[in-house]
Amino acid sequence: MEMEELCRELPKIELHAHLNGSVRDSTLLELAKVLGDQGAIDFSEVEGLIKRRGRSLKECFRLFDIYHKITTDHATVTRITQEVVEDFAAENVVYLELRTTPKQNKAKEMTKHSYMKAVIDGLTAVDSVEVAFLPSTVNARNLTNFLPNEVTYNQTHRKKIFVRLLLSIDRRETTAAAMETVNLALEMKNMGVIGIDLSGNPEVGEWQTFLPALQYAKLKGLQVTLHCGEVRNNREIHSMLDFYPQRIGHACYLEEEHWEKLKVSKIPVEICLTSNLRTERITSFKEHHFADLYNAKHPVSLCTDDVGLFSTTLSNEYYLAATTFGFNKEQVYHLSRNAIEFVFADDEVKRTLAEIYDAAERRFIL
Ligand SMILES: CNc1ncnc2c1ncn2[C@@H]1O[C@H](COP(=O)(O)O)[C@@H](O)[C@H]1O
Ligand SMILES: [Zn+2]
Repeated sequence: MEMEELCRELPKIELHAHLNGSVRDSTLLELAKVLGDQGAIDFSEVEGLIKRRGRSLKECFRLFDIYHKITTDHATVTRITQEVVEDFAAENVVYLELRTTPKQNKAKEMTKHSYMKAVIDGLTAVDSVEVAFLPSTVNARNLTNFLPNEVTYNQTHRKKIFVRLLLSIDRRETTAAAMETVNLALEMKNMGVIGIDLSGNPEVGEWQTFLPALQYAKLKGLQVTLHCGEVRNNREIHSMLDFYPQRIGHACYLEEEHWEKLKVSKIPVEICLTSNLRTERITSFKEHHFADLYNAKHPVSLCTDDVGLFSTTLSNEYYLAATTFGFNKEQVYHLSRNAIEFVFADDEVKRTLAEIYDAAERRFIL
């Protein structure tokens, strides 16, 4: 089996994917066309931005504001969630942690809660694969208030993907808004919400603003992952590592003292190769800090960040790593498998994932 095929066929675990960054371009364009015809947006301008390949970090956040105008109504949130899960499953992602920022929008009668209800509706709407998003301890029959009646968790022979949700705090938010998101996550623990992410434009907001909500999340048993070191900000990086989150994403601009601290802490790092290149955090894959972390046997996991925005796939990220760093099949298999240890789901899910990888081992590396 050639490396490219192996990377596609291999079971994979995705730990860092933003819902709105993972929307298919075709869906965005279709939705933008409808809004353009209604006169709500200038379609040709939006089309130009979506099709253009330049993506500095600043441009990404301008684009997200446009994406949110296009996607933020209940029916569309449901649709994009369904499509994103289907796309990941189609490339053999067997466990997906999908993160999204609960949004309120008075004009659309949307609250953070109803936004999340629309996301859950998207998970239950997936038909091409079986989506397992409830914690092992929860019986789907007890959730009839939330789930459509036709959802049953019977034994089927369809392909299966585990999905867990992380609620993102946007760095533009206030402490109160961040706290609201954490409370919503706690309320939705039985519905597949498993943790909290801190994301958004890294040039915006202060660590101290989010800290109370993040501390509260941790205290209440939610898992926390932080976008850390996407820009140079020594004080914030230091405070984030002191906070000791369960994982961090990116880690591009760490100073020597931070590397030492990180390596001692063994906090797993979500690595987003294409995202970091396209947003000009690095100038070539070869110089990416992934290599140093990997060689130091630090816990790492390859992730996509935003498959739509950066035109990538998780299979492609594995292929890039394999070809850039000269990995053989066994190394690629273990890189993927090792992510089991860093998933936020419970031990029963981890055991099932281990079985999936055991079954795949013969096929991929023998
Ligand atoms: C490129 N690197 C990045 N750095 C920081 N935050 C990012 C990001 N990529 C995405 N997001 C965060 O995810 C949101 C989109 O998905 P949701 O609306 O939540 O589903 C963006 O608005 C931003 O807050
Ligand atoms: Zn991210």
